[in-house]
Amino acid sequence: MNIQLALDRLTIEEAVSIAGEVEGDVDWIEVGTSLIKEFGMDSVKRMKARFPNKTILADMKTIDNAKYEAELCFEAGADVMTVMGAASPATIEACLETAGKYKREVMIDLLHLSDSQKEKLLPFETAIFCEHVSKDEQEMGGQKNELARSMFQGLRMAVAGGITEASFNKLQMLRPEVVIIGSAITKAADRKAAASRLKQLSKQEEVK
Ligand SMILES: O=C(CO)[C@H](O)[C@H](O)COP(=O)(O)O
Repeated sequence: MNIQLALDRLTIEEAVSIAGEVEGDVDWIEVGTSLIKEFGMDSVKRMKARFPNKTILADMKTIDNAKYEAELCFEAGADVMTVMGAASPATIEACLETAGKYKREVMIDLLHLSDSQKEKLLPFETAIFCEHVSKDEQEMGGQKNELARSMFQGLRMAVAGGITEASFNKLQMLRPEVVIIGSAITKAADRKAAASRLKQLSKQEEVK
């Protein structure tokens, strides 16, 4: 299981610095959508330059214009890009095809999809499927990701959205390949200690 550190609502310098504080305890580093929107591909380039051995995910949340956006982020050094599950099949296919050319990967964000919409994504089985509770649902609706089952179990899965040390264990029922954690590390009083505890939890789950 990989821990993905999600870096949002920060400057590039702050994001690089936080990633440096916890790099020993995280596996993947996400350049959050907010960084990409505010600073563009420079945020991805600088993260990859500083952490060349980490898997860098560009949280593009692509919904159209797939080939162009996929090339942008893979040329900038991203190892993984995200596409919205709500996008047309043509968009998702173009992301996967472009990722294949670059030998990189695609994560499909399942944000706010119905079960019937999710079902239509099952054939994209080379992608990583991310069960996600949005920032707005967290901040305005008090929700967080506490999912105990998913139709994507058995495929490559990620989980995201307000995950904390307290909710970590429940999500392990899904056997995710990637657990995405933002605020529980970036806003912790002691980030290194928080990341280290989360890493320990992920190791405990692996031996079960
Ligand atoms: O993709 C995101 C927001 O759309 C975040 O990166 C993701 O939700 C993880 O952050 P947090 O743990 O703070 O919810």
